[in-house]
Amino acid sequence: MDSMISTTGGHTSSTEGKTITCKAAVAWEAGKQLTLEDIEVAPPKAHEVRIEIYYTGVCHTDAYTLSGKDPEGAFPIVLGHEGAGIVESVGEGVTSVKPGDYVVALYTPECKECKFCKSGKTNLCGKIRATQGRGVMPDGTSRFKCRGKDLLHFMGTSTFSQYTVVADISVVAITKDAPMDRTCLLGCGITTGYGAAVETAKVEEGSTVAVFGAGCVGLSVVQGAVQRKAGKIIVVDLNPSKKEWAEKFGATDFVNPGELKNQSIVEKLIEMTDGGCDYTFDCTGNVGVMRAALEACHKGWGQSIVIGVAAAGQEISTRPFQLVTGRVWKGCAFGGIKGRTQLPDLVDDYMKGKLKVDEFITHRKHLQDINQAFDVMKQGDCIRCVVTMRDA
Ligand SMILES: NC(=O)C1=CN([C@@H]2O[C@H](COP(=O)(O)OP(=O)(O)OC[C@H]3O[C@@H](n4cnc5c(N)ncnc54)[C@H](OP(=O)(O)O)[C@@H]3O)[C@@H](O)[C@H]2O)C=CC1
Ligand SMILES: N[C@@H](CCC(=O)N[C@@H](CSC=O)C(=O)NCC(=O)O)C(=O)O
Ligand SMILES: [Zn+2]
Ligand SMILES: [Zn+2]
Repeated sequence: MDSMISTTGGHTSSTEGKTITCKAAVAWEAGKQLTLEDIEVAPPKAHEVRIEIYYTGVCHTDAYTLSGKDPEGAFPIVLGHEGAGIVESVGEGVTSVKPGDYVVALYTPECKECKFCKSGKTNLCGKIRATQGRGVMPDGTSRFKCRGKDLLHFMGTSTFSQYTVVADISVVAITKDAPMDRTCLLGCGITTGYGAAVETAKVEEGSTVAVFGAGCVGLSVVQGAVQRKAGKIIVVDLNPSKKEWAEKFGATDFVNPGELKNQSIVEKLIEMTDGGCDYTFDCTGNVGVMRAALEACHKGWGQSIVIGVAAAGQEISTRPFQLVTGRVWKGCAFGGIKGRTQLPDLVDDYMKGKLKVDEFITHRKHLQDINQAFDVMKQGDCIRCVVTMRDA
């Protein structure tokens, strides 16, 4: 049996091979607040990595699973999937990272060997998706224990713990020069929106783009569309305070559908773009918005990218004629970005000032106040809240 030690932080080899007791925010039940607990984190097994998490973002997908609307959501669980930290120890056979490496956890893993990874058509990796969806490590067991019970893992990352264990294909090393309190956001929101524009849609110079929802994901789509030199970037949001945010990230226009008189948002966008947009993006998770985004696309070639996550039981619909007449409906996870291959370059872009990251951080909290991070996320003035996992 592993010996038990306590730690207050700092990665040292003294913890290698031992169970670590640390603080984590545990979701015991759907719809309830997280509870700060002492949990036991077992050492990494073969092809696993134990990471000391320094910072984590809180994403709407964490709130979605906590709400009980996620068909894959099960409890008790350690949520969180937007984390950066330092490798504490690695299991047998791990060659891609080593103790001391600065890393970002990847909820979209990249094994580079499976049918998906080798297809050249997607960033989805099939290697551990089944166990990840069941909240366990690839061998079918958990590395987390609390009050004598196993806790489930989340999205293969579980970053709401001071230490977590992930598969070696679910982590990427990045430059040590990059501040982890910002790079954590490249673990989901920013990469998702930016990648959706530059990698999935491959927005072209001069094209017309509409982005529904100006949260972290939508503003990141705007950033990607600016990078691809789109001609018109229209942000659509019901919250009037998002106009300023949209402009800050380079949007050319802002439309509040709630302020339209005798005109639907689809009609408005078609009018503004001489027949429809070349690219639209749903960054709300609202299936009605997804339909509007598709129908606001230009006949013959317009593409609509679904990014938002809709609750269990929700379905999208449109007249098939919309597709018969050449509009394309597609979607992506993590923006279509392959984490191990492409994330280090995104971090470098950030370090060179070519990718905005700091600008998304509106709030900061400490682990013991993580429930406040969920509260502020629901307020219109929060783009991203970063949680510090270690005591000051
Ligand atoms: N596919 C993927 O890989 C990923 C998907 N996601 C999903 O993407 C979505 C967006 O995430 P995030 O940016 O963090 O979320 P936010 O809630 O921060 O942003 C969504 C924005 O959409 C606005 N909005 C809500 N309803 C409408 C509407 N009917 N019309 C126009 N705007 C609307 C919201 O306004 P208000 O502030 O007033 O509510 C808010 O400004 C979520 O569903 C999330 O789960 C996130 C990461 C990765
Ligand atoms: N479990 C959910 C699926 C939610 C979902 O679509 N997740 C996205 C990432 S959202 C990040 O914030 C994703 O990666 N999807 C691909 C995947 O393989 O899960 C449900 O069943 O609704
Ligand atoms: Zn997310
Ligand atoms: Zn793979």
